[in-house]
Amino acid sequence: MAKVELHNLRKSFGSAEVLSDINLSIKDGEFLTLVGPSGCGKSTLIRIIAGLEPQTSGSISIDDQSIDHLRPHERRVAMVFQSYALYPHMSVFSNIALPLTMTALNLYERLPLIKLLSPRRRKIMKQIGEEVKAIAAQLQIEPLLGRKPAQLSGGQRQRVALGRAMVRHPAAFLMDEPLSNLDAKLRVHMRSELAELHQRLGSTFIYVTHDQVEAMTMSDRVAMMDAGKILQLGTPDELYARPANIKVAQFIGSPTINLLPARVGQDGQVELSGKPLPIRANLTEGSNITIGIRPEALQPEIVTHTLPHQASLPVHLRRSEHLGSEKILYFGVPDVEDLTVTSRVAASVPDASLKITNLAFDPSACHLFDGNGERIEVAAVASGRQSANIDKRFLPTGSHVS
Ligand SMILES: Nc1ncnc2c1ncn2[C@@H]1O[C@H](COP(=O)(O)OP(=O)(O)OP(=O)(O)O)[C@@H](O)[C@H]1O
Repeated sequence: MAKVELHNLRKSFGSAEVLSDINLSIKDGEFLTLVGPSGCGKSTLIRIIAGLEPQTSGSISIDDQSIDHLRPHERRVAMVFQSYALYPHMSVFSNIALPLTMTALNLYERLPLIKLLSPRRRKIMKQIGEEVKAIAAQLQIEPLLGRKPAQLSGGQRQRVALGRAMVRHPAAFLMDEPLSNLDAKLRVHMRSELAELHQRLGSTFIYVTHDQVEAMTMSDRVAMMDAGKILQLGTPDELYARPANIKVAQFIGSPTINLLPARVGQDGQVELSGKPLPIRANLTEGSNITIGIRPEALQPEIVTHTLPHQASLPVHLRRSEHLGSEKILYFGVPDVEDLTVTSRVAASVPDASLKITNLAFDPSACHLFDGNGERIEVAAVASGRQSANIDKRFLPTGSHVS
């Protein structure tokens, strides 16, 4: 177990700065995920922690000890790669045992003939064999120990790669998109296996992915990155419920958050399509802002009982997608060209009732972003307002509307 801290880390390739001033403290035993779009610097950051890439400036410490001067194998971290990085000519057993044999046996003892003659080697290999078998049992790959990687499925190879990391008993596991080569069903399965493994081992996990679902489902905390910077660090719930800016709001959540252009009118009153909403923002009159509303907070009026202070958005239904347990509804908004807003409703909402002309929403469920895309707090909601009374029978499972 280990506390991993990054202090003012910067990385440039030539004149291009790909990481700028990264500060991050990863708690002992925490599952922290670095998530963000392709090219934002996630892999570079995890490779620097592993010692596979030098930082341009800044420092890394594990349990308050600087590791900047240490080579990768001296850092008490183990990396699991997207490509698995297994040796194709070696058996599963030898692949998992490799980090141990490399440190426990000297060069002489690794020679083919000596294998048979050295009693010290025989003793060490017996201990290593027991260790490898114990780990293979945990990962349920014991029957595969004699096979070569080419004789394994993708999921089995991924387990071997995990085994090779586990055998070192590292202070921290570093994982760079370990599931992205697996098919969708196996990915879902391996997500829960990894989360269980993390609980069982109690080790620090630093996990890189571009998949927000992986980040949201497995992590204790998520660091959302963009263009070499950490935009927001928080629990999955915090990132979903209080995104620090539009980029985080758009990246986290599926379907994507609805973003509606709005402006600030007199006394900070927020206006959507020229109509005042019962919310205020502390910005000067005439400021352009963006309202973010999660799809499950934007409900067809058939699903809600309209209340005096509930806000309403006129729409027309473009299409619906049936996903089994829920429906995703896509609407056009009159007067706002090219804007599509989405709503998530339970599959039980009858198709015949979807001739919707209005979407209702609780104004306090709105996220407001200023002209630079940064979150601004809703300054006030009209007094005496009752919260929107949404019929929860029609809400999709897992929606965050309270
Ligand atoms: N060795 C290198 N030389 C020059 N530029 C590099 C090198 N490695 C990475 N980069 C650049 O650094 C930036 C960050 O790359 P990185 O691989 O860390 O991003 P990422 O977020 O992991 O992306 P992905 O999800 O696509 O793997 C990219 O613009 C990439 O082109």
